[in-house]
Amino acid sequence: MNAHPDPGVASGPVSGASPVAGLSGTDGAGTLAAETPGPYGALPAGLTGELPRDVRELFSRIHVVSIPMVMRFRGVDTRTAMLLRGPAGWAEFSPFEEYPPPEAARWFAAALERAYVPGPAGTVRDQVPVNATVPSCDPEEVPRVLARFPGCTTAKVKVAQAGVPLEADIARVAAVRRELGQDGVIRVDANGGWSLAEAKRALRRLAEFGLQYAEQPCAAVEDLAALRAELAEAGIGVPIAADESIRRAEDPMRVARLQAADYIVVKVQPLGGIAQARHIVAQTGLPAVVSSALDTSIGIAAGVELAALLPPGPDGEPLACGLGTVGLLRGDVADPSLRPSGGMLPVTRPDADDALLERYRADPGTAEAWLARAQACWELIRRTPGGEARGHDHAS
Ligand SMILES: O=C(O)CCC(=O)c1ccccc1C(=O)O
Ligand SMILES: [Mg+2]
Repeated sequence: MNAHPDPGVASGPVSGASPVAGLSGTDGAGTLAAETPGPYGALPAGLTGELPRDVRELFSRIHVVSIPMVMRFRGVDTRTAMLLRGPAGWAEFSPFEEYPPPEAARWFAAALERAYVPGPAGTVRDQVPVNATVPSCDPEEVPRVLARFPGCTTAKVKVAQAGVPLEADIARVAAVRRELGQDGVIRVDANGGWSLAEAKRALRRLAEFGLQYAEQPCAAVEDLAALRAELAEAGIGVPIAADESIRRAEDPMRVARLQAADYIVVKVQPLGGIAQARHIVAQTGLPAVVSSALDTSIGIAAGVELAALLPPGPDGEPLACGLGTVGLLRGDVADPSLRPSGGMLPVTRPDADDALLERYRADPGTAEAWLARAQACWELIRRTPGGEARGHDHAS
């Protein structure tokens, strides 16, 4: 069966062209960027006037999939995602299970943009470099993990996971340095897991391996700023990148105002879409690394498009993106999958594959719950006037 095996998560009433009455398509991503974003980003141009109440009327196809993961990541071993088809193509809505509607609504806004805005348009490169992503694993597993990222010369290593001692993090980073050689580029990502004092101690040790940056070493923006100053003071050359302080913050501009980071990490879904992410990058003025939220190839493609629109890094070369993560999933919804080859990912707009949507189809209860979740997000977005300023938009 090609589509909609679950009657609760069925297609909208119209397939093919815009299912929304009065929806005349869009003028492309430029229009989105030009508008003042509302609390969930601007609605795609044309998605105004009579908006449907039922989320199912926005899309011609809606599918929910559950894909097992190769190894635990972020404490989960199954990734659930909703795939949506709109007039411009396939979109992904896959907020992490624990995110409530106000936060998940930004992810939904990103899916709306993707479903309604044709693209890619205006990209400055047709492929982007990606980093290998090394979960908080044993050092012996590092070669096997890196083998999933063929051609990648940059690796991002997860550190500071609860219950994992610093010595294990050091051993893992050492193993990555051995595998990549001296020309490889290494980043670490602590996901806010260190206190200020722990971060200073850990980075003093890890600096020995040569780090491009430490991503979100501490949770609080104030601690990132203090750490950055203290590391410089102590002559420890580890730049700081902000991730959660951008994507989960009410006010991502605080990172720039407090001079808390040298880089920002931007993700399409958590930030409410490509236009919204570009807006934040431009406002912070910091070099930006595009990363995934463990999306399927559909979401990854949006990340690649964002990365292909951004300026290069401090050395004039594009920064390696954390978009190689389809390899951490045991399956995918696109064929071929958007996995790095020669360390690169192409700018492309993949379609979801009917057989794969069927193979990974979530159980009916999960599909129902996700439809309700999408509906709750849509209700928040629908009821929010488009021009209202939001935290993301405050530059001063
Ligand atoms: O950046 C990467 O290499 C992969 C993506 C990644 O690490 C990630 C994936 C899902 C949720 C959070 C994060 C993170 O960067 O903290
Ligand atoms: Mg991170």
